[in-house]
Amino acid sequence: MATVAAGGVGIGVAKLQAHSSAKPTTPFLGKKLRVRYSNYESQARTRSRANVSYPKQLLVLASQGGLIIDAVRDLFVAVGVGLPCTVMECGDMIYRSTLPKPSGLTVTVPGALLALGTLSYLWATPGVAPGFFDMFVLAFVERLFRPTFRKDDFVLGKKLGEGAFGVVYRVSLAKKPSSKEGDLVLKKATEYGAVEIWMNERVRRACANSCADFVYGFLETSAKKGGEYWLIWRFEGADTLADLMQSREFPYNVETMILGEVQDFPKGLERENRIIQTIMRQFLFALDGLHSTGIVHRDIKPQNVIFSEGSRTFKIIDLGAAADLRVGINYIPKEFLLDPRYAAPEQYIMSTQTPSAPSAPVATALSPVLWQMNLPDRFDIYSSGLIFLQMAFPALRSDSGLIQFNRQLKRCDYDLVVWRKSVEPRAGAEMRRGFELLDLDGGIGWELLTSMVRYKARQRTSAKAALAHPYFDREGLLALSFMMKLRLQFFRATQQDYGEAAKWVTRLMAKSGTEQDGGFTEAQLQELREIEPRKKASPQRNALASALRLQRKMIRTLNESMDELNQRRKSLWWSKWIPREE
Ligand SMILES: Nc1ncnc2c1ncn2[C@@H]1O[C@H](COP(=O)(O)OP(=O)(O)OP(=O)(O)O)[C@@H](O)[C@H]1O
Repeated sequence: MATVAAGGVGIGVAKLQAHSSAKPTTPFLGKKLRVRYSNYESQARTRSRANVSYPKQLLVLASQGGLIIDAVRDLFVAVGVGLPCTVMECGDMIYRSTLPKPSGLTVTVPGALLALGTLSYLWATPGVAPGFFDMFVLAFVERLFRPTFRKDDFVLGKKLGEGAFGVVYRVSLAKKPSSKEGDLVLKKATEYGAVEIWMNERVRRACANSCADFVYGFLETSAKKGGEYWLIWRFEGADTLADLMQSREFPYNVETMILGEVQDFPKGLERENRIIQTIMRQFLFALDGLHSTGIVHRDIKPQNVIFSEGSRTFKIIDLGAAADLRVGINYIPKEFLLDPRYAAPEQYIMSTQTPSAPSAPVATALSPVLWQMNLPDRFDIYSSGLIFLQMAFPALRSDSGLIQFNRQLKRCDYDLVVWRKSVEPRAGAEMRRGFELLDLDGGIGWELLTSMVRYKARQRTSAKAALAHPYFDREGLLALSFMMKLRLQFFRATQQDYGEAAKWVTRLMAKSGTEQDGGFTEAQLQELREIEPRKKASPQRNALASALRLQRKMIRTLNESMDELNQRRKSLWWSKWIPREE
């Protein structure tokens, strides 16, 4: 082996010398590369002599000028035409082994960071990567295996409800006489049925326990009624949270349902607080499931929270107004879908600057950015905060009570603390009891409530953060561990209004500012504030403002009309997923 190697070196050097004397080597090639180059070159020459028969005239020309053959040779060598060394005996194995080896996968710090960043982006809420898997794998597999139904498979029972967009019946299966009568629920829905089928199927695959158990949905077309969507769920139970809250026994009536038996403890605030905590925990858990998969419900109210007798938990129903932010479905609903009693003050879940939903692939790719920019889930959090309030204050459980509260809160600029200051001094016994309940354990319930009902969506807590709030720790604030207290501090820090914090820093700067120590003095800050021009109300200004407002309104209306038109086109791609009755 050593002899062969030595021979190989000898041949290589000889070739190098011979070649370098005949033709100057390419300047940028290193010594080793030159050796290799020379070997390939000689092979190419041998090969061309042996296998390729050039026309005689060309060879004559080449030998005269020497240029064309050089060019042809260079071309051949440059593109590496020829058999690999493993086939041809090149005899330059030693030199090849001294060449830098082609590196495999090398992990570098920036590379690892980039990969980590990409993965985090793809998995960030609402989840581009899980969405891809859901749509192209799970949905497809589910379609192959799930049972399908037709209109004639159902026997209609009692009517459960009738909304603006559909009628709900209790039904049973015609072909299954053994099945319990009315173990299913059917909704015959109009235009929003398609959205509801999409959302329910998404939920069934992503977070089945969050919502009522969806069975099947299809489009039924008849000459008389035209298109009608049929949606089937399992019958979850007879009571919604609204029904349960109307009872004078609330929240004790729920305690029996959750635990299955009457408790032996004396009735009182502590016990009521525990029950409300459990309801809120179960409900926020369901809501978090929806939000984590990129669905915003937009119609959260006690009427749409049902008690599931099977699982003894609260679940969410009625996804007709929901938006799927992962693919941009139902991005802007018609405003009348929102229930004004529970709607957050912003009305829209996405910025009105971007009213149009991007096309599905773009919406999917941008979904983590759009989610973080708009935090659309906070719309549902506001409504959830109102449900929490209704559970604490019986006076707010009626429609008129809630409407009056909404007016008061609006007058207080949606600041619950200001509202409390205004109503508490003249509050009746029932209202004071509500405040007492929220003030238990050092006011931890009140703190959670105020972090949910806020004017600015960005300042509201998320469902996940709310679930991690110490309000849901059974032992209460006094028994909190060190880590829990730390978590509470962290929660408070994230809930701060940083606009206020900026003002506070400015004030601090003013206090510390002196001629010697630097910083701004109060007088300097005053000057800075006054640099901002004072706004004077004049007839011209007012006219200009009105004209601008009118212009903005016209642009918005135009945009929305365009959206309406586009929406029809865009809606086609996903409504094809909805089965039709043959
Ligand atoms: N899975 C279910 N199990 C038991 N009852 C249900 C189920 N789904 C719906 N219901 C009952 O049907 C009623 C109406 O349902 P839903 O809210 O979905 O219909 P809707 O037409 O959108 O009504 P609305 O417009 O009033 O919101 C509910 O209040 C509830 O009582």
